[in-house]
Amino acid sequence: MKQIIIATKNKGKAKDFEAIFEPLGFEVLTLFDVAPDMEIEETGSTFEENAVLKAETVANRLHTYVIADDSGLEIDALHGEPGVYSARYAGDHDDEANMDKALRNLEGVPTEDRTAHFTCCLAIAGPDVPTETVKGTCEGVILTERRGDQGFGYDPIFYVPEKEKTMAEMTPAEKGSLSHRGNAIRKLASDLPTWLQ
Ligand SMILES: O=c1nc[nH]c2c1ncn2[C@H]1C[C@H](O)[C@@H](COP(=O)(O)OP(=O)(O)OP(=O)(O)O)O1
Ligand SMILES: [Mg+2]
Repeated sequence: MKQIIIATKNKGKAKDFEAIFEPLGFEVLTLFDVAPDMEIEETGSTFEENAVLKAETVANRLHTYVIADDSGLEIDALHGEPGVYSARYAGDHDDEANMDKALRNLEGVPTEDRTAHFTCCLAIAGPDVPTETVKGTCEGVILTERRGDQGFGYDPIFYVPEKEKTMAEMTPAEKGSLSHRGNAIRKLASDLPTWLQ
């Protein structure tokens, strides 16, 4: 089976990638499989900078093609917060604390003003090729309480009006069909043959 390396330690993200890549015949490997000791500090100030940093750091170590994903939630009423700091908004990678902080900061904000979007920037790096990036987004509304138990991160409070579901109420395949990550992967797909040998 063809393999694809995602430079991530987020198991929820890895599941999102599997939902899209496995039907295409790829096995998804993560940092847990290929370089479990690696901890990459996200020093960039944009999704793009952090995605490039993660992809190039791992590609340079492994001498092979690698995809990295830097993503986050931007809430309009909070002027784009938590944005690039989504994973460290309240506690470091504490999804529950991060959602609680977003809900607290939105207390009293009416539904029509609770609009938000997810952004996913993917970077592909590899030997002898310039690093490429693509971006995907997904529009939604932040609920006042959690719904659903699938997915990861802010999924339980991110409601997608067209589906009348939060992302945590969708199967991985359904989420992939409309998510920021799915949209970014679909943009990337046209480049697959060139960087996948
Ligand atoms: O589909 C999503 N559904 C819900 N939440 C999401 C999603 N996509 C990103 N997010 C949130 C989770 C985390 O708070 C931050 C990503 O941070 P980000 O640094 O890109 O990922 P991470 O540190 O968890 O894993 P890693 O850097 O090893 O890939 O945005
Ligand atoms: Mg991270």
